[in-house]
Amino acid sequence: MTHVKICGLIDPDLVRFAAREGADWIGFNFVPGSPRRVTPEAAASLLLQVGKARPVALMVDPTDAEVDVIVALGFPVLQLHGAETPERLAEIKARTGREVWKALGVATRADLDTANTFVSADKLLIDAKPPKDAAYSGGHGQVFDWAILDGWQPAAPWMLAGGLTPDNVASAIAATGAPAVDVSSGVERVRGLKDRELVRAFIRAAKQP
Ligand SMILES: O=C(O)c1ccccc1N[C@@H]1O[C@H](COP(=O)(O)O)[C@@H](O)[C@H]1O
Repeated sequence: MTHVKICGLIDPDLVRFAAREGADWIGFNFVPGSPRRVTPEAAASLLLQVGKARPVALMVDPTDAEVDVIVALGFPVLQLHGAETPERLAEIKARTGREVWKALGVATRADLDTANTFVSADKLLIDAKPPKDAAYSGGHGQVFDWAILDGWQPAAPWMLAGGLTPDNVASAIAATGAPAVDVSSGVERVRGLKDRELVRAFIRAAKQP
């Protein structure tokens, strides 16, 4: 069954709801400028609501000091969604001992070759490239051409992101064979605010047999 991450929750009731509905991971966003950003203080209480889901800390080009604050909160997984290099990823992994995922925006096969240079990533999160004028690197609801994934041999376990919604996630899984999917804006009606019915519909559509 496909695994599901719901990313960018800011409300404790929604966190509890997503976990009860079967989300495997719940992402908390520490990215400056994002409408989904939470402070470490807010994250500490949100973390109490995750139930059996695994919490994931989404960061962009974090400093060591920023990483240390997040690790001290107890996050088992860090998602790097910036311009981190394979060397920086390996450094963060060694420094923290945590699971570290690398997110990459892709549009071509060459971008997938770049993704495969992150050999020490615990997961490759394959996303669309952000719009050119975007203030932050993800969460824009952009879909990329899934056909570029045909025949791709990922260097690590991977997951699909980028413009997924309750309406397209089943086709996305069928087209790409993605073992896991990630969504942020596709389960919002108002930017930055998750919608219960969309969260439920997304998880059900992704996990349907
Ligand atoms: O959601 C954000 O605000 C965000 C900000 C900066 C980097 C990544 C962000 N979100 C991640 O982007 C992808 C795709 O999101 P969407 O479903 O297309 O809206 C997903 O991995 C989010 O975790």
